[in-house]
Amino acid sequence: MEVGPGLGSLTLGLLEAGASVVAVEIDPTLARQIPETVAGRSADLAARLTVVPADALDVTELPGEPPTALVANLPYNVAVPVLLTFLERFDSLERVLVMVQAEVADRLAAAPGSKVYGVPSVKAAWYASARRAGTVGRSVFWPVPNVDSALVALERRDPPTTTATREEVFAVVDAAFAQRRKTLRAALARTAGSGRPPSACSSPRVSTRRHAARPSP
Ligand SMILES: C[S@@+](CC[C@H](N)C(=O)[O-])C[C@H]1O[C@@H](n2cnc3c(N)ncnc32)[C@H](O)[C@@H]1O
Repeated sequence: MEVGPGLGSLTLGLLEAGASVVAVEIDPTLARQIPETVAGRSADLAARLTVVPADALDVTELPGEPPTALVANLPYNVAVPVLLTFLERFDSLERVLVMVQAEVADRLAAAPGSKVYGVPSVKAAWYASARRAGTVGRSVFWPVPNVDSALVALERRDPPTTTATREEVFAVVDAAFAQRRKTLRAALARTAGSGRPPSACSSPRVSTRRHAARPSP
């Protein structure tokens, strides 16, 4: 599957390589145009293309067989949410190769300890192993953008074994990285308590005694 086929340059490449493609395009004019563009090349290619005119973030099901690969020049402003949403919603997706802004590629592929390790790195790692798969200089685009681009390749793996749900883990990840200059303990104080030893007032032994001494209502 592809997100954001636009005028269809990547779509044509995928079809010509033999793939069946479901392409999700938010722009209704582009979504209408692309089947015609492909049909103008060949009826065989057009027969293997399905265009879904929709915002990718709203797509919960796709026509045809469950998708096994996501290949896209992702819209840069929503690249991370689209990637994570698709990995979550379509567990048939085994492989991903996407072009994103170079800094985003670095974050997605960052390992713990790296300066750019952050929420996208941890969340992507929940689903898949990610690596930078190439750099695309800005001069290959027209008009020339003011950002560099890069390819990220992801390969799905089993999620970590934990008694917590994915939603619970992601909530901790969001809280942990919400305030960059805080220690992990301080950042998680609101969700998980301060981590300080309990004070005398809140220790169960003391509170039980106080409770026992109080008359019942
Ligand atoms: C970076 S362009 C890629 C165009 C084409 N794939 C290419 O490589 O030349 C991004 C495309 O994504 C589409 N797009 C942007 N936001 C989208 C969204 N939320 N869901 C689906 N398509 C989106 C845009 O309309 C545009 O066609």
